[in-house]
Amino acid sequence: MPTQRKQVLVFRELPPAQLDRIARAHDVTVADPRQPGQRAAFDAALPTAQGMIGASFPIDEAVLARAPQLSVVSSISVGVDNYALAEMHRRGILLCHTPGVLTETTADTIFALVMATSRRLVELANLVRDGGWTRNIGEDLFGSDVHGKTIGIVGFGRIGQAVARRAALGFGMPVLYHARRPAEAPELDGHARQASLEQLLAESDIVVVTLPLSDATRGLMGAREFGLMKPGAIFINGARGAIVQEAALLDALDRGTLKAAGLDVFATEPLPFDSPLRTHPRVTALPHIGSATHETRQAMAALATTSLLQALAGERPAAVYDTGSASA
Ligand SMILES: NC(=O)c1ccc[n+]([C@@H]2O[C@H](COP(=O)([O-])OP(=O)(O)OC[C@H]3O[C@@H](n4cnc5c(N)ncnc54)[C@H](O)[C@@H]3O)[C@@H](O)[C@H]2O)c1
Ligand SMILES: O=C(O)[C@H](O)CO
Repeated sequence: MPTQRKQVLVFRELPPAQLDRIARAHDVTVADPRQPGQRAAFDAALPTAQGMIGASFPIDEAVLARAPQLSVVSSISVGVDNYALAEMHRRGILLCHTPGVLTETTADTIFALVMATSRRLVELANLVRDGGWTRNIGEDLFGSDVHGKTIGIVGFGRIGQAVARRAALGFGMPVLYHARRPAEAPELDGHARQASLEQLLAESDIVVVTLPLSDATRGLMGAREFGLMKPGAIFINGARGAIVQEAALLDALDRGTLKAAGLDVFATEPLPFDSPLRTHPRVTALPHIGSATHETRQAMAALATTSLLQALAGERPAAVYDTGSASA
């Protein structure tokens, strides 16, 4: 029996094939509140919305309060820090997300940052582009090896372990990881060792953050943590900007404690034009592209759409986030 048509608010652009799947079964409003001309339509759709799908906009308590009919929100992201989790749990609103389909792509991006910072790829490619390659480069422009270096991974879930596989199995790097419990990752046996955060920071040549943003991780990397890192170490953030105290990161770079930082994410996005991180000579900054390939963004949209349709049909979606847990 076909399900009754419901009201769906799409708050971020969806590929046409996914939008069609939703529109065949339900009444759809497309309104991205980040676009100035669409905010009013978004606000107008909230009172009747039964399902929502989108990303990159905070669905906070104020938004939820204006959506009394809402039963499911499907996020086109694995991170759920944009959602008022406790309020969704209280109201029994399902939260779906996109774990797994973006793991390998995001790990590729993070490993690209490891390579780019260690071997100074962006800086030296720009030197060539700017006509500065007029003689053989000297030691002042040498990078540092990646293979064989110790990598410390803070947060050892899907993406953290995918980074570890690249590092250990591809580049012969010993892996330290900080996690709340020992990882079940047989392919990394003999390659990866659990460590306290302090031990990991003190012993790693390259530190990579792959934690979710939560109350427990907000601002986790501050002056104390950067101060514990090896002089000349490299710091990579492929998770969420707010896990890092950016002033402390800049200070560690300027003092020379850190050799370089590779950042895909920032406390404020897009990165403000006047942020010192934008132009710092030893920062490689990317515009939050962890999962941004054609294949992966299609897969994320398809999974989020499937979950939304399953939830609206009264089925249990495959990728539901447990809003009752404090964090991932
Ligand atoms: N840069 C990007 O474009 C991009 C892409 C995908 C995901 N992300 C971010 O990466 C995060 C991780 O994604 P995932 O799929 O690997 O999630 P995941 O849930 O598989 O892994 C997160 C791990 O961190 C652990 N963790 C949580 N809080 C912790 C704490 N306080 N101390 C130690 N460990 C803790 C969890 O137990 C889990 O093992 C997402 O939440 C998202 O914010 C960023
Ligand atoms: O959490 C995620 O899925 C990525 O950051 C993309 O938004």
